[in-house]
Amino acid sequence: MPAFAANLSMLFTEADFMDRFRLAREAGFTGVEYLFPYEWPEEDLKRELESHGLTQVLFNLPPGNWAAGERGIACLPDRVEEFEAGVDHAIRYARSLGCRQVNCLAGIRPNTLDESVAWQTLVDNVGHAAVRFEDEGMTLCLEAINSRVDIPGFFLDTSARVMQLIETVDADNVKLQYDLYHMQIMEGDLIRSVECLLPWIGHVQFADNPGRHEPGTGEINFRNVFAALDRLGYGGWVGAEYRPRGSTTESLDWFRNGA
Ligand SMILES: O=C(O)[C@H](O)C(=O)CO
Ligand SMILES: [Mg+2]
Repeated sequence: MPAFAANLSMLFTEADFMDRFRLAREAGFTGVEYLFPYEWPEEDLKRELESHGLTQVLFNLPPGNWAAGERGIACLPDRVEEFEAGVDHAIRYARSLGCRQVNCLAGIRPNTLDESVAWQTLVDNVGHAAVRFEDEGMTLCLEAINSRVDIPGFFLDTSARVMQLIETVDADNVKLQYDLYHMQIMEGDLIRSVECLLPWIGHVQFADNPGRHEPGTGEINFRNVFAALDRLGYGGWVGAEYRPRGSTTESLDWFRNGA
């Protein structure tokens, strides 16, 4: 089985955020990821990671005004300064937490923004972040997110689009974040896609579809998909990024018994 990380923004939400690290460790996870670390002091997060022997696997760059519905600012030309400041902020957290990968959310393109301007802004911002991350020995991930259900208008909504960006930026430390849930909605053909894209995949996440719940609640054959990741020699982390249908503990059969 691959190395699984618990996504603490979605799992163990029965408990306060700081208690979720311990719960993840007690459930058997050795890595954690979550949306953003920025509202907590670095020392507090570091203490939880260290005292429970957990690896901080991933978090996202600052996304703009999340509460107001923003989902990243990397494609927005009037937010470049904020994007660059966010890269610096993320690097400070990643250093303290020993986190080697940070995900960049491309954002939602407003209808009034020309597609080619959004694209060039994204290329320039990702290029800038790649250089800054390279100095730190870190990887920048780019996630394709479905625009059919979860984030209508999300600018990077297919693996092909992310691959086009990776080719354009042409930096070794820029990778595809392949979320099986989003890609099942947009593309399907998961195992063949993972096989083709493997050299560029920096991180994998999952949830079943429909519903974005745990394996076994929808249409994805996780036993076969996880076996394929092993067979193909995927050496990265796999983030459990689903909303448990009941309690988190009840949702973990796939982890205890194999998907
Ligand atoms: O929702 C997801 O799949 C993401 O991984 C994320 O971090 C923000 O939307
Ligand atoms: Mg995801």
